[in-house]
Amino acid sequence: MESSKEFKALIRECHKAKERAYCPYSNFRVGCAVLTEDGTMFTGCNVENACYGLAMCAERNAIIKAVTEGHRKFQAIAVGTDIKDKFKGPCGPCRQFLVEFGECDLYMVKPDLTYMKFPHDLLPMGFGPADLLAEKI
Ligand SMILES: O=c1ccn([C@H]2C[C@H](O)[C@@H](CO)O2)c(=O)[nH]1
Repeated sequence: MESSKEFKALIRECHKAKERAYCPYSNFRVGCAVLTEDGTMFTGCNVENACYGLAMCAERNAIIKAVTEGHRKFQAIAVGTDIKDKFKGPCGPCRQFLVEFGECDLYMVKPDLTYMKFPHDLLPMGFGPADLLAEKI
């Protein structure tokens, strides 16, 4: 996967998406690129608002675009910030969003375009679709 043309494009597109972040309040740019099962790519950036609580993360914007266009299965997702080394990964709500669409490879992209793979257990003991199907009283 990591040596494929598609993967290289994923890293590049994630970086480019970060350039489009609208974050005048936090000045914290985030970009995301999602590679779907069939090789289609979607990107997202964070979009903030004067009403601060309305800020929407890059990851959720990218996933919402993919799902809206009919893609629910992902091969890989890349998330990039301007942090040099210590970006610990997506925020809680974005982890919940990612869990909804199943396991896929997640990469953190540094400003110099180097990347690292994220551990698979994004949301230990997380609530997911299966919980809604569990036997109830
Ligand atoms: O995983 C994350 C964490 C934060 N942000 C955005 C939200 C806000 O615009 C800014 C600062 O929290 O970064 C993301 O896009 N993704």
